[in-house]
Amino acid sequence: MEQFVLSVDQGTTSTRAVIFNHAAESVGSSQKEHEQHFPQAGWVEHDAMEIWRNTREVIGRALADADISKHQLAAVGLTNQRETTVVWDRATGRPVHRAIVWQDIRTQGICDELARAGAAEAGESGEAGASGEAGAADYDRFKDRTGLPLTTYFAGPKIRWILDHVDGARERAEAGELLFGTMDTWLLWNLTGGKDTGIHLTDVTNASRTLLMNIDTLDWNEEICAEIGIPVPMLPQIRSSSEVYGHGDSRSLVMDVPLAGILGDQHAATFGQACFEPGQGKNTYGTGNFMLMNTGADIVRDERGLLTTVAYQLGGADPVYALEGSIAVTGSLIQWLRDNLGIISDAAESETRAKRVQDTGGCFIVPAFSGLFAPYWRPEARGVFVGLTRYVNADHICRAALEAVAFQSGEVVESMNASAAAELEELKVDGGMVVNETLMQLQADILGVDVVRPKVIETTALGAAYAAGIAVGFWDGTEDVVANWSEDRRWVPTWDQQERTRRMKQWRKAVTRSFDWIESETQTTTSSDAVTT
Ligand SMILES: Nc1ncnc2c1ncn2[C@@H]1O[C@H](COP(=O)(O)OP(=O)(O)O)[C@@H](O)[C@H]1O
Ligand SMILES: O=P(O)(O)OC[C@H](O)CO
Repeated sequence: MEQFVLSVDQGTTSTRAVIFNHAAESVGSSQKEHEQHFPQAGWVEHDAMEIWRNTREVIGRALADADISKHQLAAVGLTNQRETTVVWDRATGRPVHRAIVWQDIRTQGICDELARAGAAEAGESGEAGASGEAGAADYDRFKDRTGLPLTTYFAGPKIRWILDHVDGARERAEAGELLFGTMDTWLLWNLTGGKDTGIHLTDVTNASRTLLMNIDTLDWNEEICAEIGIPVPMLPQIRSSSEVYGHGDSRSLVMDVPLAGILGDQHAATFGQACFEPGQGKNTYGTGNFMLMNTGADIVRDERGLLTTVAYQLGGADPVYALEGSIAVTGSLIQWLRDNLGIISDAAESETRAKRVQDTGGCFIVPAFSGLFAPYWRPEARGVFVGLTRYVNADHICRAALEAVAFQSGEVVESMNASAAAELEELKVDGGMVVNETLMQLQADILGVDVVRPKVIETTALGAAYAAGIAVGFWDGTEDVVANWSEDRRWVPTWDQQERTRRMKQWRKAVTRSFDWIESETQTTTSSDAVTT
């Protein structure tokens, strides 16, 4: 009987199940969107129970679509939106609060307070460079240990917020009654019948996005947990990205099938794109854009606004590291044009409209809806339209939105090239937006390197399938991933260097107009402030 691997890709806007055969071809799939809750400006929540129900539903539909039974599944892989935080009751399996999504900025106050405490502590101990001045704040206080700046993006401050705001939660977490997980942990716990089996695990890639894990030892850092106020008993065990974690339980639709691969979605895409050599990287265009570049066994510390993260770890092998440039708003800008402005009726119309005009009519959009992520990390920035005149119409705005996506990634690539040993020679792309050919051409023009789209653009689902399939011997190893990868389309730059420099300069000028919109109580000392504008 032919065997397959099922991959569940739990993303920011939807959950997909995809079934792959041994040649890494998709033979069946299903996708379902979940509701986005925006209870206040800057807050974004998901209903974790809805996501669990959707997961079961898409698994059932994907099996039907592929016309196979669960007995033909060699393994299941999980991949997920990262950082999104769920806290639930170990006994009932019910979340104590809606999941707080990675884009949510409600924890800015917690981050400011921790940053001020860090600066004060460093001042008292006379640390070199520490000012100890009233109002000073150190947003890099955990960076050496975790690879991450202190921002609202990561899970640690989100856990703290839930423990501070849900009645009795802190006491219950300290007593071991509440569990924390990102979506991988939540789904694994449900798929394996966690209430009975107690399977409460995550993988190194997801753990590396919590602000709580030592980037070098891959263990929870108890000192940081104490500083942020997170009881260690609520944290999952950290495992590799490719090993058998447990088996599907009777209610999971994958009963007895091994759950054998977990990777955060951006890490899964890096794996699925076969970026196994240092210097190889990919850029995923989804709700946000996320570029990862493999740095091999080296933990590269960056001063240009990039994050240090674990790319993947296969079983007992050494971890492979990466540098990451995370951009919060790209595909969600297109959704905003559709849902909030109503100037397009679907995402594809952004391209139809953008193609009707030669340029943006001098208009720029800087979509700093959650502040700015890489390479700026400016929480106080907010979105702006600049360069508006009476001439600018909806077509120009659509073009400016696509340019904003490409310029933001252009800045991340500049930081990558300056930070890592290797200069990017071409950019592998994937994600929901890469069907937009106008965007892909703009990206090649802005970067000055070829942009390459693979035949399978479901690289996120594929990467997690590979991690699971390798763990159970369905695939031999990364050499299979390399052999199965093939190019679909390539976009070649058409602008000369002078044009690129001119346009990038204009973009940076537009970006500066978004700065300092929200009055900050504190003076920031994040090293990425060093990025020139
Ligand atoms: N033709 C298109 N042009 C521009 N953006 C698009 C197009 N098709 C989809 N998108 C955008 O891609 C995003 C969906 O990509 P996807 O990879 O599914 O996201 P995620 O995994 O973050 O949920 C949406 O934000 C949508 O606006
Ligand atoms: O679900 P996506 O594709 O929007 O990815 C979200 C990222 O993992 C957030 O860090």
